[in-house]
Amino acid sequence: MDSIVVTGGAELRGSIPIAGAKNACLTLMPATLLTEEPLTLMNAPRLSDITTMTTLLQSLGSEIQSLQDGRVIAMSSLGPVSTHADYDIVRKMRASNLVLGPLLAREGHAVVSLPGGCAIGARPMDIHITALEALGAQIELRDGYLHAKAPGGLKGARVPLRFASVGATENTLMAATLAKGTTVIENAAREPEIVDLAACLVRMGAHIDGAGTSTITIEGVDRLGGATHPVVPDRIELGTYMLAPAICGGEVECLGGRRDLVSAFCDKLDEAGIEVTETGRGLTVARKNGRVSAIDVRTEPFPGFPTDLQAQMMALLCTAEGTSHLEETIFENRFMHAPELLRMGARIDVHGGTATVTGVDRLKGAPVMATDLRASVSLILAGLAAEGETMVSRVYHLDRGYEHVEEKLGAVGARIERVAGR
Ligand SMILES: CC(=O)N[C@H]1[C@@H](OP(=O)(O)OP(=O)(O)OC[C@H]2O[C@@H](n3ccc(=O)[nH]c3=O)[C@H](O)[C@@H]2O)O[C@H](CO)[C@@H](O)[C@@H]1O
Ligand SMILES: C=C(OP(=O)(O)O)C(=O)O
Repeated sequence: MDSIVVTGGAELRGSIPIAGAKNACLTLMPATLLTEEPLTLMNAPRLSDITTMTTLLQSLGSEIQSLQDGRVIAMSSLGPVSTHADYDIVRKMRASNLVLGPLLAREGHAVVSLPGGCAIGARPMDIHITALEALGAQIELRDGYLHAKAPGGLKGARVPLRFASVGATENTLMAATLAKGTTVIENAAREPEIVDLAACLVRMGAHIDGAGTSTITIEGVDRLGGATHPVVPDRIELGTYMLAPAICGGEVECLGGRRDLVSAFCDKLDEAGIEVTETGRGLTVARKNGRVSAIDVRTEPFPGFPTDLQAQMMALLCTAEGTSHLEETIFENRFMHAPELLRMGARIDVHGGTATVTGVDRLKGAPVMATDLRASVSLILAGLAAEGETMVSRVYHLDRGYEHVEEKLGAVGARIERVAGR
């Protein structure tokens, strides 16, 4: 098991390229199940989660080639397509549940393991199930698997979601492209990953209107074709690297970064005293002057502040002037980085869904343990600002969502290395 060792104190200068979005790519890949023709994704990120999705799709009968060192994923699901998504693969990654909608739409039946919970909280699927049932599916839970069928095929319907779930919107959107008639998803999620999925489905021949708003209308078609689609930039990788110069000082340009992907986050950076400038190539970030100010943050569905940037923001606020409050409203157990940050000298009190962070002058390096993906990178960010050495162990979580983190941060002057087997 690898560790990342960070020696704090260096100012960061230079540029960091932003990869395609993990959370977009993981929903675009299952779209291959909707067509017999090739679907090619450009600008794919090179991550272990992408490997897991590749394994799952291969187990369902898709052919998948990783080209250009993983930057391009060429997929084909000519058939026969298996409709059984096994627990052994699904349990490794929540996004595996995104094969349910496409399999049901294509084959009229599917057996997909429930993902279960994960470190950050429960990952229920009741909203997915209610939405697919509205399209005519019959779904039962047996032996930990969702057994879904639509004997007469899926039929377009009005689908109100009780919460704007990203995964449920994605599953419903994919299923509805091949349903008979018109589907209207109400209270749909508005995340950029939904907009990207809809753009890809439209390239494949789907009729979709309103992606990016709370009401998405889909006219079902008889068949979808192939397409080549560039994956949207990763707004969470972007936000993470934007925080690096905010924490360490210096100036970093995030190449390919777009303000519209992270506007609520940029507003919070501005409030904390961090300047974000659009450059034409991306976003440049630097402190306006001196020490960062404390701010209050509440995670919300897009366009609000993303839950996936809460841990990294906490790392910044550990050395801000004053007391900040971070309220986590999406996942019930997403403060596991707090006890690790305490080991580095941070002052954090967690009560229920709120963390109160009182800034200290300087964090101190320490051995810490990564508990989940975004917690891992928050510890690296904290280590970059800390005095001395920080060793972050269990970085396999990190490799799910950040490609070559040590190379990207090393290129802008961070003292960071990967140590094998510690
Ligand atoms: C709204 C939100 O921030 N969603 C994030 C969530 O998407 P993901 O699709 O994993 O999660 P959802 O958006 O579905 O879930 C958000 C909330 O809804 C609840 N829920 C979800 C589905 C369901 O059927 N029943 C139910 O109760 C979940 O427990 C959670 O509290 O994690 C992804 C990976 O970190 C992020 O990219 C998404 O931005
Ligand atoms: C928690 C995340 O991913 P997943 O939903 O796949 O667990 C994430 O991207 O931060």
